Amino acid sequence: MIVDLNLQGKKIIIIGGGNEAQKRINSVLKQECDITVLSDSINPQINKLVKTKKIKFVKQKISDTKFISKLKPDLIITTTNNKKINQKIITDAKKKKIIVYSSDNPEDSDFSNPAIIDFENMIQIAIFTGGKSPAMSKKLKDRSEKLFKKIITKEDIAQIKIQKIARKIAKEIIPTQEERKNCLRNIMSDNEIDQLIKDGQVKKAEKRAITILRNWK
Ligand SMILES: C[C@@]1(CC(=O)O)c2cc3[nH]c(cc4nc(cc5[nH]c(cc(n2)[C@H]1CCC(=O)O)[C@@](C)(CC(=O)O)[C@@H]5CCC(=O)O)C(CC(=O)O)=C4CCC(=O)O)c(CCC(=O)O)c3CC(=O)O
Ligand SMILES: NC(=O)C1=CN([C@@H]2O[C@H](COP(=O)(O)OP(=O)(O)OC[C@H]3O[C@@H](n4cnc5c(N)ncnc54)[C@H](O)[C@@H]3O)[C@@H](O)[C@H]2O)C=CC1
Repeated sequence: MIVDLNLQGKKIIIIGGGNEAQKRINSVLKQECDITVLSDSINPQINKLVKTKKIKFVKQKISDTKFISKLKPDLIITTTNNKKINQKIITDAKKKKIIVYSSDNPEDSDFSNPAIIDFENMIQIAIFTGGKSPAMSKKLKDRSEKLFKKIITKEDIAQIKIQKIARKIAKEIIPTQEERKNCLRNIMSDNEIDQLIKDGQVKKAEKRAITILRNWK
């Protein structure tokens, strides 16, 4: 089952400070969560995130799993190149019912990571091969990225921003889901809003959407 984890406000521990740690930090950093790296060393890019206070860092060589009871994380991501220590962390996290991921163990991890085509942090297209070939996921991403960037436009992203605002108001003022759906569709296919977005008049487009909402009967 492919899902998008909501990590808002969650406490995340990442063990290790190499390339894999960096990739996982970058994906969890997209949400506002509390990230602590435990590692005996970190690469310069991770160090930069520590210096700018985006993440915390405790210089520590992990040899047992005491940190789990001490820090009580919601999610543990282990990325060391030490299979034994990674396995120990997985086993203990599972006992404590904490979501766990290990870079070297897809079978025992609670989730896996796709190759991602991202549009301004607003739209994500994910490619998985169910763990069969990560290299092929990357290759297919590279091949299809240009194509998707042609299909999905700046205007689509602007429309998503308008829809986000509109559906929040719709939930407050339009009583039934069916009517909310109709109203949002109406905004999505409104020629005037389309034109305003194309002309870069996003604020005016937003106002027009709100007018449609307020007048919805
Ligand atoms: C199962 C999975 C679980 C997970 O870790 O999440 C997993 C596992 C492993 N990958 C390994 C190796 C490589 N991984 C990559 C690249 C990526 N790997 C990614 C995801 C996944 N990798 C998950 C399944 C995704 C799916 O279903 O397709 C991507 C898509 C996303 C990301 O990592 O964020 C990212 C491309 C991102 C991008 O660029 O967009 C390359 C290619 C390269 O680096 O050029 C290689 C070398 C070639 C090769 O092995 O194919 C090894 C070590 C194997 C060993 O020891 O030999 C393991 C562990 C194992 O298999 O035991
Ligand atoms: N899921 C995936 O897509 C991929 C997974 N891998 C797997 O991920 C592992 C890590 O890869 P990289 O980050 O490239 O390796 P790396 O060697 O660059 O980084 C390992 C990090 O773990 C730290 N570390 C090692 N033992 C530790 C301990 N006991 N306590 C605290 N920190 C410790 C090291 O200081 C280092 O920062 C690889 O061994 C491989 O099995 C590798 C490539 C892709």
